[in-house]
Amino acid sequence: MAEKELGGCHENSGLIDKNKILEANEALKSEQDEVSQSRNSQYQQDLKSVLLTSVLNLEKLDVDLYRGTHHWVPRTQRLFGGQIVGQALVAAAKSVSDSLYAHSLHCYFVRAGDPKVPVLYQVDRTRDGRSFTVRSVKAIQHGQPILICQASFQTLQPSPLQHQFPMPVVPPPEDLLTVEELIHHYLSKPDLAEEAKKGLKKLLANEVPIEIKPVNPAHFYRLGPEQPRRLFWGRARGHIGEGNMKLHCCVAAYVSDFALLGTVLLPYPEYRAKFAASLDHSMWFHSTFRSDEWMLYECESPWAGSSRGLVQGRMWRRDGMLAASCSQEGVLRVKPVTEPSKL
Ligand SMILES: CC(C)(COP(=O)(O)OP(=O)(O)OC[C@H]1O[C@@H](n2cnc3c(N)ncnc32)[C@H](O)[C@@H]1OP(=O)(O)O)[C@@H](O)C(=O)NCCC(=O)NCCSC(=O)CCCC(=O)O
Repeated sequence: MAEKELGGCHENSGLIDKNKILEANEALKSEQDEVSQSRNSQYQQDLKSVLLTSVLNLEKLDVDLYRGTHHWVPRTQRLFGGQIVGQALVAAAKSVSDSLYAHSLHCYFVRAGDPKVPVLYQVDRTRDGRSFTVRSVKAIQHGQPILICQASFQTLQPSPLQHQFPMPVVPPPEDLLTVEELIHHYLSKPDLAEEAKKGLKKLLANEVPIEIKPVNPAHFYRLGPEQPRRLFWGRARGHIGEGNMKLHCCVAAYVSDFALLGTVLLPYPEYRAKFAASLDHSMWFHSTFRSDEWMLYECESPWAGSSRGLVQGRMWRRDGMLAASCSQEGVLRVKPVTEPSKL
């Protein structure tokens, strides 16, 4: 049965002028062709995703007890929330049968993760039902929980009820530049402030295991006051392959925390975060997908107040199917920006 689309509030809200974006990207593209070609050939002969071989490849210590290590640590020097959520889901998934699929998870980040030591994941088999199976996972460092997570799995079941919002209309990933290509472009600007240059070079040195193509770079880099909404194409770097749907959900959980909370700051270019951390993270998986293939990530923040911001995300397969949704609340304490960005 064909999926029914719910129209209305999410159809082209006028935030994205497709022609302008295409023009801007075309100009950047010609400057960056060489870099782009060498990168493309690098990705073509790629390599298993590091998410598969390392980040989400937990070591079993005992029954329902696993150890996870880190690959990429953000500048904040606290563990990346997406990594902890992704690893917690891997641990939960190891205790359920192959016939079950992850359909949702709900997490609280209760302490900052320490990048100097591994994380232990302790799984509690909360309930095995006929259709639904629930697991509780505690992520532990220094003897204390840093994350608590409930994950639920379901057998595949048919349903006459099927609908989804329509996917936003945006340029395809082939017409857009990667974050690294954009940074090279900004670095080539002669009037770029030394401080900004340093920051960009640090970003470039990061080995983030996901590839990102912002739909509108100005939104991505907060170059002006914007609606609290941004879109980017994302996929795991390297090859994961078909099959293991639970693993693709774990990778999507990893990706889902990337750049999500920053959406709250888009209307406020006059402020920058002096403290930002996600408080909780929930996710729902809707259809099968490949996390090593491009998916459109639509992030929006419907509310901010009381030093907190709420963000919601939708991940779209490029054929228009809604693959996953997520919600997160984060704490954001800001300070005024002294110098405007010269990107
Ligand atoms: C959320 C907290 C910090 C809450 O703990 P808490 O003890 O209640 O902490 P807190 O009082 O909020 O202090 C935190 C910080 O806020 C400051 N603060 C507190 N009150 C004020 C105020 N009135 N004015 C100005 N500043 C204030 C405090 O001094 C703390 O700052 P400090 O750590 O001392 O620099 C804690 O539970 C925690 O750390 N949880 C883990 C959060 C986490 O690690 N989440 C995952 C990582 S974040 C992420 O992955 C997003 C990535 C985004 C991306 O890269 O795209």
